[in-house]
Amino acid sequence: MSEKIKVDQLTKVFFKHKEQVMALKDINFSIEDGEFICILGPSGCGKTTLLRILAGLETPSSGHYDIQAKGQERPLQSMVFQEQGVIPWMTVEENVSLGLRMRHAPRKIIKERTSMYLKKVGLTPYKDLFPKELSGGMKQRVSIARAFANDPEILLMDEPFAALDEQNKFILQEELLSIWEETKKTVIFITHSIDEAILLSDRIFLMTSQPGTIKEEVKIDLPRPRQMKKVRSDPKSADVFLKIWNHLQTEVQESRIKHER
Ligand SMILES: Nc1ncnc2c1ncn2[C@@H]1O[C@H](COP(=O)(O)OP(=O)(O)OP(=O)(O)O)[C@@H](O)[C@H]1O
Repeated sequence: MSEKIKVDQLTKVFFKHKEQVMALKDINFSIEDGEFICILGPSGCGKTTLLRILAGLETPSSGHYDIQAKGQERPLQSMVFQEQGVIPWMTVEENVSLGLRMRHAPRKIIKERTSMYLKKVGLTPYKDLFPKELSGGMKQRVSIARAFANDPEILLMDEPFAALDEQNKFILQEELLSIWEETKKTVIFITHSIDEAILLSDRIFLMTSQPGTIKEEVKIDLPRPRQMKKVRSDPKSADVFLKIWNHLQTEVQESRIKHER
């Protein structure tokens, strides 16, 4: 495997009402091509800021990052958000093909790739509907299909399932895993759910409360392909769950103490 993302001494300081907020401090990591990484940490520790920097939406205050590109014609990254990722005046099909159309991909490729991903997420019968006619789960399927159809070098996902009910969440998590197994894209996925992180990840990056640093990387050695049922009943995952739970408890408490000072 080759290195896909390298982050070196990344720091981000925001200025808020003349005060400095250090959101990220000395972040360092390396991610291999095709790895699935989840980032877990207390609220406000800088997870979204880190993702926004990697998406090119925010500039680091110091340090740098590098994303290895394989082909010049592919976008560097696609992002999937928690909500509002779909464009209301476009049909499901137009939403999924948006990235490909914007970069003027050949018509045949647009057609093939769009219909392949519509099929993978079970949306072919709904391709002519508009987002307002879809459930929350269906909208997130549209966002995921669009991100993969776009064929980016890396995928950045910011709590994409946080607003869904449990049942829909489980179904979408397994659908995402199945598409990822086929495409082997490099994914960075932010979540607040320990179960979700254990199900999806090759490694989990645990962040500290503000300023956000990466305190530990936890390797998830469970066999793939994974299903929630099997993962939950594996004693190894119970141990990992407790370890991460304890980390988060400590960080949340520390964050409270810092804010009370
Ligand atoms: N544009 C901005 N201007 C000023 N401060 C900001 C800005 N964006 C983020 N911050 C601050 O940086 C810190 C990290 O925010 P960020 O949204 O990255 O955290 P997070 O870990 O994603 O939080 P959550 O889990 O609640 O979504 C917070 O203190 C936030 O208030």
